Amino acid sequence: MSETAALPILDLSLANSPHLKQQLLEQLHDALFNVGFLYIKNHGVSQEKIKALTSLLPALFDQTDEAKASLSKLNSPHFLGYSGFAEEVTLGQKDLREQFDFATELPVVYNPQASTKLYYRLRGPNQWPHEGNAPGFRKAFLEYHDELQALSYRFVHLIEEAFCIPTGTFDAFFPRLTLAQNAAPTHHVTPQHRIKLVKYPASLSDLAREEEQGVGAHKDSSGWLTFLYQVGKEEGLEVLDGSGSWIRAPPVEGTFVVNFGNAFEAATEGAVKATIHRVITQGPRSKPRYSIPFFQGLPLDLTIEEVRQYIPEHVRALRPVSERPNSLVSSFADSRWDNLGESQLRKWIRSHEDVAKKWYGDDVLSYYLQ
Ligand SMILES: O=C(O)CCC(=O)C(=O)O
Ligand SMILES: [Fe+2]
Repeated sequence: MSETAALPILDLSLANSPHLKQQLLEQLHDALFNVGFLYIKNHGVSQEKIKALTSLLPALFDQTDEAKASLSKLNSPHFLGYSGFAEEVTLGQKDLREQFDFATELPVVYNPQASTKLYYRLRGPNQWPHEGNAPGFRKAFLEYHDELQALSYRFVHLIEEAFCIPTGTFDAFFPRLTLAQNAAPTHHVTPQHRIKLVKYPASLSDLAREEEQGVGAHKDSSGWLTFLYQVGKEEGLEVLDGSGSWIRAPPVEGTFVVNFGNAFEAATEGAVKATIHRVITQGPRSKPRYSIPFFQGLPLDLTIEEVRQYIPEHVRALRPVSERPNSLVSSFADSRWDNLGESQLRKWIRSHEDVAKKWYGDDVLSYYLQ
């Protein structure tokens, strides 16, 4: 196991100083192209708003089984809601965690009469806990969402600068907010960001136990960038480095962990990696571990080829020689799933077959299980 020093911590406040900004952009360039995983501090997200949400997590997960079951993902064709302990599978093994999936609160856009694409059915409203069970949760969540959304857009602008492309180039992906003055107009439907609230259970035993899978090794597939908040001091997150060793990525106070999704890797032709990571269980006598990944959404109708057009050749050329011209193992390499909506729908159907069967039917299920 290598040491944590391998993962850089970038200070985003350097962006406010004309003298120091270049240093930040150089560090970001290195983190993007050589590491693929980083921490950010002085990120501008209000500590009170983080606390307001994280302090409610125990109450959210301590709701009765009945209350949690009433929020089950099975109620939602959008795959939003609660999944019980070990109900999700990664690499053919159960993940030892429970979770709530939330998203940007948006109305349904899918309309079978108007033959809207099936993947638009992923878009839809959240299942909110009963106010009496987690008082203040909805407000705290929405405020956290807005802060993270803003951080994610700010960070995308820094990536553009590190790529030496005009600020606002990627604003076309985020049409609700036009952030840069010269952002290109776009016809895309507003993306929906996803936020998972995750609990890995405590270990009550005094005995050391074998490492188990909190969540199995994976690349993030739900978005463009991921901003992960690790609550408290419990460890478990590990990152696979270029030489095949697992590096610890423990919580560092006041930071978010940032990594890049499959779509980012595919769009940059592997120049920026969707780094593989996992969470292992801790023990003995460990406390529960809570985490909150924010997955920055992209418009579902975009194809990877369209996204790639925003990435100049000088960026794509930074991919390792061993990986040229196109040896990427990615669902986007298959033309059936080369569009964000198709690949997202496939991912959700594969991880929650019961929800897919109920809302989409057997034919759709077997098509996406291929
Ligand atoms: O819980 C964590 O620290 C990471 C979770 C994660 O990687 C994910 O849900 O995609
Ligand atoms: Fe992840």
